[in-house]
Amino acid sequence: MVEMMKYLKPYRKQLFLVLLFSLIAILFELYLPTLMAEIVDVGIVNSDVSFILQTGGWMLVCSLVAIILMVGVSYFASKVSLGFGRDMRRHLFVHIEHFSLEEYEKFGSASLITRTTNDVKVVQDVINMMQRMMTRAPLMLVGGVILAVSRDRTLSLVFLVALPILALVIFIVARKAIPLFSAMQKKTDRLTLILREALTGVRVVRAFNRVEHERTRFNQANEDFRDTGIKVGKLMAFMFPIMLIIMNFTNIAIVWFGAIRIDQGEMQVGNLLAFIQYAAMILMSLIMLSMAFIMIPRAQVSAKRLSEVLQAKPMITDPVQEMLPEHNHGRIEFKDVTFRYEGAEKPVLKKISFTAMPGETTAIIGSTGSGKTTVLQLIPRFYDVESGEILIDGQDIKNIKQSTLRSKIGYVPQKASLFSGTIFENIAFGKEDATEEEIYTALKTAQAFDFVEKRGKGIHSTLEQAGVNLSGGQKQRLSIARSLVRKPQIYLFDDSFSALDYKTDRILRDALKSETAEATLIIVAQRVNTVKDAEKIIVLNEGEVAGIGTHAELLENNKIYQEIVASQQNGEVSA
Ligand SMILES: Nc1ncnc2c1ncn2[C@@H]1O[C@H](COP(=O)(O)OP(=O)(O)OP(=O)(O)O)[C@@H](O)[C@H]1O
Repeated sequence: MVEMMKYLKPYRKQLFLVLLFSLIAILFELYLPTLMAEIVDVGIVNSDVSFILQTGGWMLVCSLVAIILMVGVSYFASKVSLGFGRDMRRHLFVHIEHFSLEEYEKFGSASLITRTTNDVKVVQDVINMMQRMMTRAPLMLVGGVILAVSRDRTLSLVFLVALPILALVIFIVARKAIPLFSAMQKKTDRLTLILREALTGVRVVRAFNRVEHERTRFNQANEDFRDTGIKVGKLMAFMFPIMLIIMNFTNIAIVWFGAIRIDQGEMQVGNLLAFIQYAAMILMSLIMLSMAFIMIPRAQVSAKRLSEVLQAKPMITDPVQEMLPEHNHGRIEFKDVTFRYEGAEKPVLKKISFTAMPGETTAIIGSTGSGKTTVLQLIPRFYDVESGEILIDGQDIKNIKQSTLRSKIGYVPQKASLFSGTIFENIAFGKEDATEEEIYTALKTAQAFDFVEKRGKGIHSTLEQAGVNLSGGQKQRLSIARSLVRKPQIYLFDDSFSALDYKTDRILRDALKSETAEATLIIVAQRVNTVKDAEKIIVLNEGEVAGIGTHAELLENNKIYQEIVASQQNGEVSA
């Protein structure tokens, strides 16, 4: 939580005003019982109506000033806490954007969403409450104690019994509540995760008639969350009556012993009334502090979750001194590259070496799970190699800034990922200042022009969230157009033609050839038809290179390639 305080720095002015207003308001509030005591002990005892009216008037003024100041406190406290929430969400978002895929996978997107929304809200609410209570309560406590003791030292001994009991109750409740708050945040994560999976996988859930199953899974998580919430609620429900009982017994004791002292002539009635009010203030301030002490651990759990994200250092960083390649052709070389995913026992790629030349198509083929996607993902440094090197035009990619490196690459992922907005905006994602002309050229090469034109507003038609109003093949073609528009030196196609029919696949690859004549193309594919015209085909098998050559060469001397061809041989593939 202390770490969160540094994010309050921009709000120093408002925080000072909260403190100042609280202090002045408390002074006025603390003065009220004294005025009331005077009304009783002086005004009523002497039947002095004008004194009563005058002092009553002052009481009214004091109350009004205190109210106005407290409104000011609420206003500035809200400004600070809401501002903190906004800043924190922004910090998190910017920081998360710099994460490498390993950090994303470590936290999980559901948890990152909960942290950026729910956890920030918890801390934000506590900051709001702390400003109102944590400034008000200690001032009220100290002021109340000083004034109560100055009214009657002997009667103040009552507090020596009441306060330790109150402290004990707060301690017991806090000890039980803190682990529950921590559990609640974890359960919020789980709820978000299940909800996200059920919503994004809605088609699969329906197709497999698993609606009931998903409902049960969600209900369990939901009920689990509710049960923990009820446990917290029970604790709170237990705490408040106990506190009220302690308050009331304290009042009874004060009235009891106060009456005895009045009887003995050691105290005046007005003094006792003022004392009762100061006692109420002391106990109220303690309750406020206890609330804060119970809420703070909850916020601490959330604050810890936020710091975990903020302190997570991206594994992939830019070099201190960028070293650019001497040439700018886009030649890619893998030298003995070994790679293993975080926490995995075995490496998924073992001593991979190959070169992809500019002006050529290098295809990677292999069974599922052989590591094809992983090879592609190493080139834009989504992950870093464990050993070996990846060179672009002779320069290790670790020596090139990530932004420079990625600006050379047009990446088309396995699963087309589009954004809500127009088709134009989606394609221009690849090149911010793309003209309509460039967009049309890219769409034509990607064989997407016809279906885009058929949509009501052409390139200005809107795509729904993640492109749900498109077919798989249409999404793939837009995704290809997005990479084409930036005219990069290197194209990485990760099984990007899999959703296309053979004819479109063929036409698209022909169009690509003339459009990307100078570029380095690396194509991952499952179909032999897609790769057979490539200048170089790399056969991957269980993370190792099982052969490199042209279609004809491999067909002649590579057993694994022969098996792949044989498994797909139904008249479509020919040597
Ligand atoms: N993010 C990840 N974390 C841990 N292991 C992973 C991750 N992604 C892939 N793997 C593992 O690495 C291996 C290679 O996966 P990869 O996706 O590169 O294979 P692929 O050849 O592209 O498969 P496919 O043709 O099915 O797409 C697989 O065994 C997979 O389980």
